Amino acid sequence: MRGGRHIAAVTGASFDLAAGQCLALVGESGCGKSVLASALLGLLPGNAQTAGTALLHGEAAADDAVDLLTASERTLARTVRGRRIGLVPQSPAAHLTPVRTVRGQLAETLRELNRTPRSALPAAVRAAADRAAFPAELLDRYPHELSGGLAQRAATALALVGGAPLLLADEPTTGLDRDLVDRTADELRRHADDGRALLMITHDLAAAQRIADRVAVMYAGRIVELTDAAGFFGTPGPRHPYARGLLAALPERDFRPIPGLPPELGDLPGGCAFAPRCPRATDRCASAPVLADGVACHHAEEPVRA
Ligand SMILES: Nc1ncnc2c1ncn2[C@@H]1O[C@H](COP(=O)(O)OP(=O)(O)OP(=O)(O)O)[C@@H](O)[C@H]1O
Ligand code: NI
Repeated sequence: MRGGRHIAAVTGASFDLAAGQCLALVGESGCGKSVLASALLGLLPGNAQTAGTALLHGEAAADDAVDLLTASERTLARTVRGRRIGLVPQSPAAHLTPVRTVRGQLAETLRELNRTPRSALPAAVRAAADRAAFPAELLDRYPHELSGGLAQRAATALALVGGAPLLLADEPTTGLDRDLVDRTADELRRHADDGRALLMITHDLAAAQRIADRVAVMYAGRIVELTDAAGFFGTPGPRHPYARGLLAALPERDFRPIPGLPPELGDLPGGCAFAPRCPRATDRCASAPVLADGVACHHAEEPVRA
């Protein structure tokens, strides 16, 4: 940033995601979810720095793995984006081509990724739109003529077209009514059930609960809990105090917000970033806990205070 300031948008994130699985990445606004997704697609701004590895394996041998963090722009553009990794972007309006109708964009994507023959295009376009509940009668609209929810559906339809082995869906249910949320989530789940992988970034814990196999909770740029969805949403529940707070804040649960605000990522405390808001914090939290056995907290195993 200007003045030599750094923002640690994502720190030490480590996870794997297998074919056939859905991992939900959840956390408050600004915690680094989209930056993580952008890093995997080589779409970070030019001033961003990355370290580490992000291996994308192919279906066959391990030797066709690509390190997404070091791959060339050429490789990413030609073989990764759209083909090996599909993206439902967080701001679909900004990603849709402004001068082409939804029909035109779907047709082009079908031709490019699936080699759909011209004669089969009209039906294929309608089928692709239908998968994301995009109304057939609005296919001739341009992106600026779409509401947020419709743009979202168009972007989801486009992302599903290629059947990419990994789908990154960044807030794919924003702006949709509850029944459409469920329908969209189920369609994304089907993508995973077809033997592909789905990384779903979402604020919507109900949608995550509906379709995720595993959950990763991010706080202030770090994954603080990574665990099976069934145990997370059911019994025994989350183990990290922040994750417990996220669930407790839901209207259908306690409806009790976590007090305080997340820290500035440009000015993170030395120890556990959640400590200032944490009911369990002690002196031990002055050192940053590492993710071990699925949770990054010095007090994860202690009984919860009422
Ligand atoms: N291009 C950028 N330049 C500077 N800071 C950025 C940039 N992009 C993201 N950030 C910062 O990185 C942090 C993480 O942002 P990110 O968009 O990943 O959050 P998020 O978890 O996706 O939140 P939301 O739920 O609001 O989409 C934020 O604090 C944001 O201000
Ligand atoms: Ni985001």
